[in-house]
Amino acid sequence: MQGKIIAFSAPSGAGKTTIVQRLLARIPELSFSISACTRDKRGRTEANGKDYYFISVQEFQEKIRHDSFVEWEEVYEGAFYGTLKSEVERIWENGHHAVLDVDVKGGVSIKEFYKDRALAVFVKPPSLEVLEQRLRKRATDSDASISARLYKANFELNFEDRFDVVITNDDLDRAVDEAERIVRAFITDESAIL
Ligand SMILES: Nc1ncnc2c1ncn2[C@@H]1O[C@H](COP(=O)(O)OP(=O)(O)OP(=O)(O)O)[C@@H](O)[C@H]1O
Ligand SMILES: Nc1nc2c(ncn2[C@@H]2O[C@H](COP(=O)(O)O)[C@@H](O)[C@H]2O)c(=O)[nH]1
Repeated sequence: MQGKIIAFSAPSGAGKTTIVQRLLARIPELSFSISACTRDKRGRTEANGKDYYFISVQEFQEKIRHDSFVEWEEVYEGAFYGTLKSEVERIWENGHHAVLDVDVKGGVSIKEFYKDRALAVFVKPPSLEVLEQRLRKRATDSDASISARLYKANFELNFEDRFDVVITNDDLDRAVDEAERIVRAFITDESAIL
């Protein structure tokens, strides 16, 4: 079996992490590709090597120099995130397909790098108003951070045409069902139904 790669991208707060976590529980052939990142770990809710590989900016720059990333971005000011080639290879060697949770530019880069071996999925919020409500309700970000995320979302929403599929995350159960159907078709090569 040839391993594939499925990248979920969205403006912050659209719900890609929620959808990815539910998909991982439904499709055992999928494994989450853990990114490297330079932001601080969030208290007790995150673990190194599970949510991210938390590394220093110096270590991150070293990996850039060694060409260790498929793609990387400074997603927020001073915070670098990147998909490690070694992580994707590890998942494929284990006979699984890699699932990524990356920002919108990252999703476009993954598609350009892996071409037909990749499926780039854009998760769209029903509206910017709903996006803001979700970010406020999630209560993980300051007002300044929410403003920055909404500002970025305005720009990112112009990129949906660069993706293979767009899923509107209105009703969560419906969106997860749609994602499951699309991903199962992709990994079993029934791409005609996409
Ligand atoms: N369809 C939905 N309806 C209502 N709330 C939702 C829905 N999908 C996700 N949420 C909630 O919206 C919030 C944002 O979701 P999530 O954290 O998955 O977004 P994200 O796109 O991964 O954001 P980030 O890029 O910041 O990690 C969470 O509190 C989540 O529970
Ligand atoms: N381009 C990439 N973006 C990534 C990667 N890993 C995560 N992300 C995106 O960063 C933001 C912020 O995430 P948070 O956990 O700090 O809230 C989010 O949109 C992720 O999708 C990556 O390897 N490359």
